[in-house]
Amino acid sequence: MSDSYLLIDDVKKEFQREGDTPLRVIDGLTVHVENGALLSILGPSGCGKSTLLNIINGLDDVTSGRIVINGTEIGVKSRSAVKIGVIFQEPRLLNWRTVRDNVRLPLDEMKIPRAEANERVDRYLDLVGLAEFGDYYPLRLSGGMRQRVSLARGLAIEPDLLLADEPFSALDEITARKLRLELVRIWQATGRTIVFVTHNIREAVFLSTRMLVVTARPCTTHLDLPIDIPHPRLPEDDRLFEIEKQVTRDFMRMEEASA
Ligand SMILES: Nc1ncnc2c1ncn2[C@@H]1O[C@H](COP(=O)(O)OP(=O)(O)OP(=O)(O)O)[C@@H](O)[C@H]1O
Repeated sequence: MSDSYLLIDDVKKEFQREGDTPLRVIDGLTVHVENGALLSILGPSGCGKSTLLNIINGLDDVTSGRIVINGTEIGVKSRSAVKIGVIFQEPRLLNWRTVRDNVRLPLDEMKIPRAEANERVDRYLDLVGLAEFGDYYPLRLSGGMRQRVSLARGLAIEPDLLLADEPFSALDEITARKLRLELVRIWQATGRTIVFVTHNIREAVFLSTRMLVVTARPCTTHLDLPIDIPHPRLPEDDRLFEIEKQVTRDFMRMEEASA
């Protein structure tokens, strides 16, 4: 049993390549994530962030090391031991099902009794501000609304951990800004632990209680920075801007050094 809610313990990941040496993507990454944290992960393109999320999600195994969530070691074979909600860059909704049915789908797969599932669907649609849109089909919603449905679907399973893989990067800045504020409100209301991958330094600084900047492949920790400014935060807070400047400078230096 570990003290961390999510423990990434000396994780190495290599992909086999035919007729070549294995491609090392993650190299001895260790991170202790506390319960209720909103951890953002930032790193150069192709450094292994999605690979790490897949491993945490139990879709792929580590080459060595381990992932432990709330005391349970995770791998492809022990995937069902924890509940993980995921939101992706695109909402991945079924366009021929209503919003309500999309959110209920994973609950049906989990064999949650119908009455409880319906209650949860309504509760989480309400939480993301879509109480009146349950009967809509996804194609009648805006991009931001579809992403809210995807967030409700991720939350409705009442996950042990919520993983977000650049969920707002395809949205216009005003919509993304509203959704960031909503994510923080929902995170505070639910107390879930969130791991949020992004390319956007300002977004990471605004959202997170802690920022992990990782190196170019093979990915390992470059900077592990707590952001102690209490939530809810104002996007224009000068203290956030100062952190953003610092991290941007540091990130550029890291990129130059590895070029
Ligand atoms: N299943 C796989 N088999 C072989 N190589 C893979 C596989 N999945 C990922 N890779 C390689 O691992 C490296 C890291 O990929 P990954 O998608 O994790 O990066 P990323 O940091 O999420 O990238 P981006 O920021 O551009 O989305 C890449 O070189 C990629 O080609």
